Amino acid sequence: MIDVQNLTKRYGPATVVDGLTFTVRPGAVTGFLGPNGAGKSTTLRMMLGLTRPDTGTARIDGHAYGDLAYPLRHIGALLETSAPHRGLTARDHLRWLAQSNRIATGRVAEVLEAVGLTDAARRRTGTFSLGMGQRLGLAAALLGDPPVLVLDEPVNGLDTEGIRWLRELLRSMAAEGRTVLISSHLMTEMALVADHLVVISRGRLLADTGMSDFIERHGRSYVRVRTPEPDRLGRELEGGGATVTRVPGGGLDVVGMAAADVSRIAAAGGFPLDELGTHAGSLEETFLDVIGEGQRVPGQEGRNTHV
Ligand SMILES: Nc1ncnc2c1ncn2[C@@H]1O[C@H](COP(=O)(O)OP(=O)(O)OP(=O)(O)O)[C@@H](O)[C@H]1O
Repeated sequence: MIDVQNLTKRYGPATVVDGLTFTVRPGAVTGFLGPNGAGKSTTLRMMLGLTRPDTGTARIDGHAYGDLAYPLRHIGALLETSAPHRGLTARDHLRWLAQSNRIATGRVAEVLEAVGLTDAARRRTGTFSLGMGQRLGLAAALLGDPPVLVLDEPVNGLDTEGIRWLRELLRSMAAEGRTVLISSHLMTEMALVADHLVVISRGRLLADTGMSDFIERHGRSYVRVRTPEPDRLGRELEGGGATVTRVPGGGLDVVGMAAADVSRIAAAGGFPLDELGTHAGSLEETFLDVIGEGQRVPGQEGRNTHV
């Protein structure tokens, strides 16, 4: 379990982590979600004793990180800064880590196998792709067989197959009763991996909730209707109390009115319909709504993402 109490960090006049309190429980994958600059990495660094908080505490199964004699046995971490020496082979890098934490070197082969790097064990890490580097970082995090895992943006550099693999790995870690915390700034990635969500923005806690509750509570659904006369139908629907947004190709996105009512109003006005359906708002929009930016993410046009 990770217990964060009233954690605060200031850099000059900026308070980048602002009175954060939350608990990360064992047996689940918890997503630590926030836009770029929200303070996620700083919070993780404070958990790992790499950055000193101004106030508050972060405890790993009841201990401050600095009190752990062999930290890798208690908490495995993948941080953006934890790159290995490029001249070392993957196996030598892990052996060195194992020795410095009094972990049996036999464990090195096990973790290389667990992350799918057995065939690359003797390659220098400088030749690794981003995805392989992420796998090696995960291997290092798993080395001490720790009950707690903290991974900063572990999905970075992984392709779809890699994300699926990571999800299965993290799920199995959680199913074994471990505490798993992973950060990301992308809601869509988080939805693929996490069971629970801790959402922060500007260093403050915005939500601490189950993933499905989060989507249910904050997700918006809308009706997409398409007609040759979108302007006129749009006015009719607005007259009926809906909020209507034009989309390219004669489409209208209708919020605040059920599809059956849209259909009734269209039929009454004699509008031919080329499309009528209910869609869930995209996860990214849901997230942006919650953090209060209320704007679309460029390139995230998939408003009909079903959740
Ligand atoms: N050592 C530092 N000195 C000054 N400011 C810092 C330092 N480290 C982080 N910051 C600032 O603190 C804020 C939070 O940064 P942090 O890296 O924790 O955010 P993040 O949520 O992890 O974002 P990202 O997803 O971009 O990594 C940012 O505005 C960053 O510029």
